[in-house]
Amino acid sequence: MSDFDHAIDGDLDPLPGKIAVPDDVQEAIRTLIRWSGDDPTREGLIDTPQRVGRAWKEYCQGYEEDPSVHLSRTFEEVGGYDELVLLKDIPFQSHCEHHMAPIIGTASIAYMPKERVVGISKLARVLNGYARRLQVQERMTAEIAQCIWDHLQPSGVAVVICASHSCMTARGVRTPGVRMMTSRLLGCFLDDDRSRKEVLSLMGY
Ligand SMILES: Nc1nc2c(ncn2[C@@H]2O[C@H](COP(=O)(O)OP(=O)(O)OP(=O)(O)O)[C@@H](O)[C@H]2O)c(=O)[nH]1
Ligand SMILES: [Zn+2]
Repeated sequence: MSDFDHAIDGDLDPLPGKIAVPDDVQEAIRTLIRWSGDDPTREGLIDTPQRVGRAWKEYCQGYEEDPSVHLSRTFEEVGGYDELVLLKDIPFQSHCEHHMAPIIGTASIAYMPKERVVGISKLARVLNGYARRLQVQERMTAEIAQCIWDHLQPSGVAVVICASHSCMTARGVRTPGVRMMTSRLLGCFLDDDRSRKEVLSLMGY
């Protein structure tokens, strides 16, 4: 039996250390290849359904986690710090829920702590937890802000995301270079002009 026969049967063992992709997922990808105009039985495409299946598990890793777990460990030693904390221009990748096409951009995330201060990498982990799902940018922006608001109970949260949507640049209206900006401001960043101006200016807006 050739590799291809195995692949079609769906019982080709995954490479060591790689997750198995279920038969129905592989078959769906073969159908998509056929629909796109190519032949899923040609040599170069035989392993593609497994690769694509694994790639999508990786793009959508966020479904396997609750992003708020990253905010559970706070630092006592910096308790009492109540000035602005900003993580600026964090790169991320997501996929739009309309076309499953890449969304590539950066997020700036700020909060004004009251008592709870977290390791700064955790803000990027929260971002990734929501980005690695099928998303719309507005919802992702709001989810990140709400997660920080609920779990750190700060005086304010500000999230600004700037991203390019491949469904607009590589297909459809085809407007390369265009970026979408979204923001969610909560607490003092929403209510207080001076705090809002400070955070947006530090973010570079
Ligand atoms: N608001 C918002 N829209 C998005 C996002 N990602 C993709 N879209 C849009 O979702 C819309 C889906 O529109 P439809 O008319 O249902 O789909 P379509 O025919 O493929 O639309 P076109 O992209 O205009 O060709 C498009 O306007 C996309 O630009 C996002 O994160 N937020
Ligand atoms: Zn899209």
